[in-house]
Amino acid sequence: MSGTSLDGVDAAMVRTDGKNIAERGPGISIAYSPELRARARNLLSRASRLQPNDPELIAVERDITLCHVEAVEALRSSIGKVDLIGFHGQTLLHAPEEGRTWQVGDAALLSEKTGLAVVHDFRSADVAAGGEGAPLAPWYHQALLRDRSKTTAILNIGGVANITLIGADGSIYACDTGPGNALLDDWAFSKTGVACDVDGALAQVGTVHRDILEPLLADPYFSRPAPKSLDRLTFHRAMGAVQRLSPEDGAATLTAFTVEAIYRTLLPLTPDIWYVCGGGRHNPALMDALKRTLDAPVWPVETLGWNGDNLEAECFGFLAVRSLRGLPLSAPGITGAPAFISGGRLTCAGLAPIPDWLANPEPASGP
Ligand SMILES: Nc1ncnc2c1ncn2[C@@H]1O[C@H](COP(=O)(O)OP(=O)(O)OP(=O)(O)O)[C@@H](O)[C@H]1O
Ligand SMILES: CC(=O)N[C@H]1[C@@H]2OC[C@@H](O2)[C@@H](O)[C@@H]1O[C@H](C)C(=O)O
Repeated sequence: MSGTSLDGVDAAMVRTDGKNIAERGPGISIAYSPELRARARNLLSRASRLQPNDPELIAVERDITLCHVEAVEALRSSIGKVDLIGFHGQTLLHAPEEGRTWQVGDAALLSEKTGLAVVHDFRSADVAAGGEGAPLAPWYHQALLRDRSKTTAILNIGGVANITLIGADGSIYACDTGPGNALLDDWAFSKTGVACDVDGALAQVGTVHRDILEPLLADPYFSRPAPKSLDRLTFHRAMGAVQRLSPEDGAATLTAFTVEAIYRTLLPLTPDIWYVCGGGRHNPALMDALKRTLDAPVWPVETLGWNGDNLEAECFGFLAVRSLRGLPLSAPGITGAPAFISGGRLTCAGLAPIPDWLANPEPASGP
């Protein structure tokens, strides 16, 4: 998984039949070099105008894929046998309203270099069917969650932030809530040259400018009910809005933007408890503001015994198995797809074998 933060590749092991999680193993993160991050960020800014034969697009896709190869090989050396790779790729553009979602990554190259079968292109089928194409993690959250006595919110704060709400009755809702870390990262980088507001150091001493924040929160996105999803750049104009502020006040205002957008997300059920995953939970300014703002306890997902840095990578392993088994990847309440639909594509370059149990799966046991 390489998320919208563009910070690098997370790889993790999961042992699963696509319904139940038997084991979650170690994970590894390979940071993109500052140079590759800048090149990918640059492509993202011109994604809607990019031609498929753009030399820089081809070069960046290859370099990103090779980072994934490195992550898979490093992980494989610590866990041994691997059957299948779930490869999300790097989202360059997400415009479901135009029927488009675009994740770059060369699945054939990944398969060829690792000798493994690769499932990729997880979002296209959902978007083609009229869904949002995101978020897809709710299936994994639901499979992992043991305590069903409460209405539980799982909040991922990556580049974009997204929520999964699981009701005590088993109902499930999801959407992207608004910005996560991406605006804050871009702000910190432009003001300090450091890739993020490390430990919330800027935001913690800054002042929130409500006169700037309220107009940002007046965006119609926030009054739209779920399902709904975002592109990394949807709220990029916020960078212009905070431009005149000091680095600290800008960081405080953008941190508050992330938190208030989460607070204002229209939910059909009121969460009894919030669990946070994704890199944003490492930012104390963000976590403290969430605890002050939300009306229920807020904990990192580690409280549940989950690994908040590996969760998305594990999720795409889980979804890869679901894809091979023809199980749904999306649902009306999650992405707004008209029905439960599967997705993902299988690539086996060269001799990559598909293990028998995946090619001819036994019916999964359990719920
Ligand atoms: N110590 C820290 N202090 C502040 N921010 C941090 C810290 N550690 C991580 N982060 C933030 O977490 C981000 C990475 O989060 P994560 O890996 O969850 O994003 P992602 O997977 O790329 O995003 P998405 O979920 O949108 O796909 C970094 O870009 C940074 O903003
Ligand atoms: C199009 C796309 O890549 N969306 C990502 C992004 O990052 C967070 C949020 O926006 C979420 O909707 C999604 O990723 C997670 C893994 C998901 O699909 O659940």
